[in-house]
Amino acid sequence: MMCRVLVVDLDGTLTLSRNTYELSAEALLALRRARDAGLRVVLATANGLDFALAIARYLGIRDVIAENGCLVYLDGETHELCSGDMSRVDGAVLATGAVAPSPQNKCRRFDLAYVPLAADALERVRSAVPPGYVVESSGYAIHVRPAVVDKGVAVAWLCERLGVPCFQVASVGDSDVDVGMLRRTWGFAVGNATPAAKEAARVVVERPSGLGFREAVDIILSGGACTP
Ligand SMILES: O=C(O)COP(=O)(O)O
Ligand SMILES: [Mg+2]
Repeated sequence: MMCRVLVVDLDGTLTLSRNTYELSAEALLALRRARDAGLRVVLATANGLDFALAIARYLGIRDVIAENGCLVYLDGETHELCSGDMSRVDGAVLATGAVAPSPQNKCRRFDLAYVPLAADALERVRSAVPPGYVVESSGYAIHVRPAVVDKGVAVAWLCERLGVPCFQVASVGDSDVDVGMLRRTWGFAVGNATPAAKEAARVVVERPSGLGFREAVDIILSGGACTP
């Protein structure tokens, strides 16, 4: 086995499918096998940090990338990779009337999440947001954040801190917000991932969401990933 770090998305990757929050039992068992085999597992999610830390605790994961890379929790310390005040952007997004704020926004810092209220919500938010910000859908929410960071930038930052080259990192994801990390690592897209995630990944597995994550872990543990 060549991979040393496994970065895993949450919603749509550890869940039963891309339209539920229910965790997949197969994915949880695969996660444990990966950790027991000595891989350092990192949760990388669009969710807020407090929420992600709570989930990570019950998944047995210590290191967390939250807010699509804007916040990284490593060895008990929180690192901010984004900066600036999002209130003006938040006001412009809400003024479109195309979305409602996620309940998590009151405890989010730089990546704000919104629930779409209209079929064209993504386009309307994109046209309302000033340059320098990126608007992406995770399939669970619309996210707006400073354009300088994504999950891939955060993974690269983490690898630097851990002293692990990115080619020894595997990642598994399902949506457009995972494209950056899938590109920078030995990326796996689950079988029901978005076209952009599949295009960015090195491997697209057959099975969907949690079963697809298990498939990726089996490939990693059999030495079929992170090879030079
Ligand atoms: O919070 C979301 O919108 C989805 O989160 P994810 O990055 O774990 O898929
Ligand atoms: Mg996801």
